[in-house]
Amino acid sequence: MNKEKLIEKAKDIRERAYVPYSKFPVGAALLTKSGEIYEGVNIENAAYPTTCCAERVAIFKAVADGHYDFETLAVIADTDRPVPPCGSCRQVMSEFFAPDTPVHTANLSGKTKTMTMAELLPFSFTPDDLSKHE
Ligand SMILES: O=c1ccn([C@H]2C[C@H](O)[C@@H](CO)O2)c(=O)[nH]1
Ligand SMILES: [Zn+2]
Repeated sequence: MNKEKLIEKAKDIRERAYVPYSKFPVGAALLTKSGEIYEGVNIENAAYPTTCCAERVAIFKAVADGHYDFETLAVIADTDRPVPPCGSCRQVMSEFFAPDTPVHTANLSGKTKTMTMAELLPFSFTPDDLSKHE
């Protein structure tokens, strides 16, 4: 599964976003180390902060199915620049993604930007930081 195909998956699933409030659909596609693809869309709520982003929906679906190791994630929205994942999603990604895991961001005009997990969230709080309290 190359970068373009994963972005295409994210673009297709984006149609399923539940976005009655923002009208801002986002799609994500996550490739597991074992080759499965998990797709996610943003799911909003009348209680706005309860909304979950497309990236986290994809990751949570995969984790609930027993996948913890990931190759890469692609995310797409109708933005001027490739859509930057929000801070909450970066933190959730950092729980599961190795620092060198590539994250492909894209927009509908075909612009893409690939960043590693470490570039997206440097000096992140990790499970290792809890180890002193075990
Ligand atoms: O990377 C992003 C940025 C935003 N959103 C969602 C959250 C909300 O539903 C809407 C507007 O912020 O877009 C995502 O799903 N992923
Ligand atoms: Zn987010």
